[in-house]
This record gives sequence, C-alpha cells and structure tokens, in this order.
Amino acid sequence: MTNTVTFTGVSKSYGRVRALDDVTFHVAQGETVALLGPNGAGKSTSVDLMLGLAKPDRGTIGVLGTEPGRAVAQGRVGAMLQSGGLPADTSVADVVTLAVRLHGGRRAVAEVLELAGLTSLARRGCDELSGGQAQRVRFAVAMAGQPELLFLDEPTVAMDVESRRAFWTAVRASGTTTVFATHYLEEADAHADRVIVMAGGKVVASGTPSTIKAMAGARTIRCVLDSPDPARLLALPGVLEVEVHGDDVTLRAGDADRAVAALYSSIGGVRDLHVTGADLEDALIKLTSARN
Ligand SMILES: Nc1ncnc2c1ncn2[C@@H]1O[C@H](COP(=O)(O)OP(=O)(O)OP(=O)(O)O)[C@@H](O)[C@H]1O
Repeated sequence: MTNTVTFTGVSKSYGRVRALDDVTFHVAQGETVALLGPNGAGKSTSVDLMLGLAKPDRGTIGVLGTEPGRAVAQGRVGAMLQSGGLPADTSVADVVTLAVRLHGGRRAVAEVLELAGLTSLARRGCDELSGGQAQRVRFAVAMAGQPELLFLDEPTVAMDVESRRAFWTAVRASGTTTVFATHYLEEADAHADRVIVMAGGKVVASGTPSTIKAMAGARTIRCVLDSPDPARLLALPGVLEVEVHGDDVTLRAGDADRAVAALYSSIGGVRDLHVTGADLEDALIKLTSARN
C-alpha cells in the first residue's frame, strides 16, 4: 500500500521542551488515522510538521511523495486547525467561494456548502455563527480544494451530536486520507481505521482501535446479586476491583473467564451477567500513564 505520510526518526524541541522524540509512523493512502494522547503529547506538533508549518530538528517527513511544504503549496492538503480564524463581516458563501477559487475552482461552491452542511447558512455572516457552525465553515475551507490528504485538529469541538455524526459521515464519504487529533475517544473508536497513541513526545502504541483496547487487558463483568458482599467478591480468582450499588455489581477482572466461573460456583444467584472489554479510555490511560 502507498504511504501518504511518512514520519521517520523525527525529533522536535521548543527551547528545552522536547515536543517529539524520535517519532516514526506512517499513514497509508485512504486510511483514517487518529492521533491520541494526553495534553502535551506532541499531537499538534506532529500535525504542524506534516503541514510544513515547522521544521523537524532531526528525521525526515514525507507527504504525498514530497516535502510537506511543497505538498501544501500544490494545494493537495486540506487542514482544519484549532486556531483557524474566520473573517468577521463576510458571509459563509463568500468564504467558501474564496477558498474554492484559491484552489482553481476544482469543485462547485454549492457542492462544498452541501458537503459541510452549510447550505441553509450560506448567507449568514461568519460572526453570526455558533461554535459548531463555525467549525463546519473551517471544514468547508479544508475540503474546498478536494484535497488528497486532510488534517483535522480537534475537529468536532463545539459541535452537537447531530453535527458530529454528519461531519464524520462527510469525512468518510469523501474517501480522503485523513489524520485527526482528538480527545473524543469514542470518535477515534468509531471512525479511525488506526490509532496512534502518543505520550511525552513518543509513539507508545499503534494499531486498530480493537488492538489498542485489547492492550488494556482488563474486562468488566456486570451482574445482579442478592445482598452482594464486596469483600467476598474481591477474593474471587481473577477479580481486580469491585463496585457495588445496591444489588448491582461491577467487577474488573484480569481473567474474566475464571472470575465468571467463580461467581457461579462460589457465590451463586447470579442474574443479568454480561462481560465487556476495556474501552479506549482505559487503554489510553494504561498506555500513557507511565510516560505522563
Ligand atoms: N510553540 C511552542 N513553544 C514552546 N513549547 C511548545 C510550543 N508548541 C508546543 N510546545 C510544547 O511541546 C509539547 C507538545 O505540545 P503539542 O501541542 O504538540 O501537544 P498536544 O499533544 O497537541 O497537546 P494538546 O492535547 O494539549 O493539544 C508540550 O510540552 C508543549 O508545551
């Protein structure tokens, strides 16, 4: 598979802060990749470098087969960054028209407005938009040139549930190779083909959301018991933590099979039992806490 982005041995410091430390990863053509990690992990720095907004101190970065700055200058890269301002006394339609023209009119303005869910807001001034609507205008600008690669930094901040869903539908439907940084882990879980977990300027894990979740190991067992005794439950083989609310019991288990077998054999009266895997949040905390 062709790589759209290659990051090889990249380091970047700001003064004495080492924002990235020997980072290597790639993004294949057509992939949607989430960059996850706690504050200060190095996600935005990675995006800035991939956009040619900063230069690495060491290592090499390739974007669409060339240097990042050149790929951007060729109009092949779209970006929606946290800091993107919008002109106050200009309509949504005018901003989108300008963006489309800057890219040589590769798409129709109406198509871009529709794609970003802005058709009914086209005449609205950019200073009359809600936070989520303004985000959609930034998305329209990023998509105006039909980019081959799209960078999204915290794209759905301020969007309501429906806007988020429509946003991700539009991104996935575009088929564009996409790299996004987010703190909304359920979005990474639902929309990323692959997750790259960063912490302290390093890549600490990379894989499909399922692989990353499996790294957290522990499973959650929920069931209903009559008068549950927390101390007895904690003593069961495989059980790591116990939470009891009335008859509702939640167990965290390193070995869920043993724990479930022991529940039935030693405790009895088990009802409504179900077992779930760790979620992405559990995995992220486990993977990044050592480095944070
Ligand atoms: N322009 C800068 N000058 C000095 N330090 C910087 C600069 N930009 C980033 N840093 C530092 O580099 C490190 C990585 O920051 P970066 O913004 O890449 O993290 P992030 O993962 O995007 O965090 P967040 O989730 O908070 O957006 C942090 O310690 C940050 O303080």
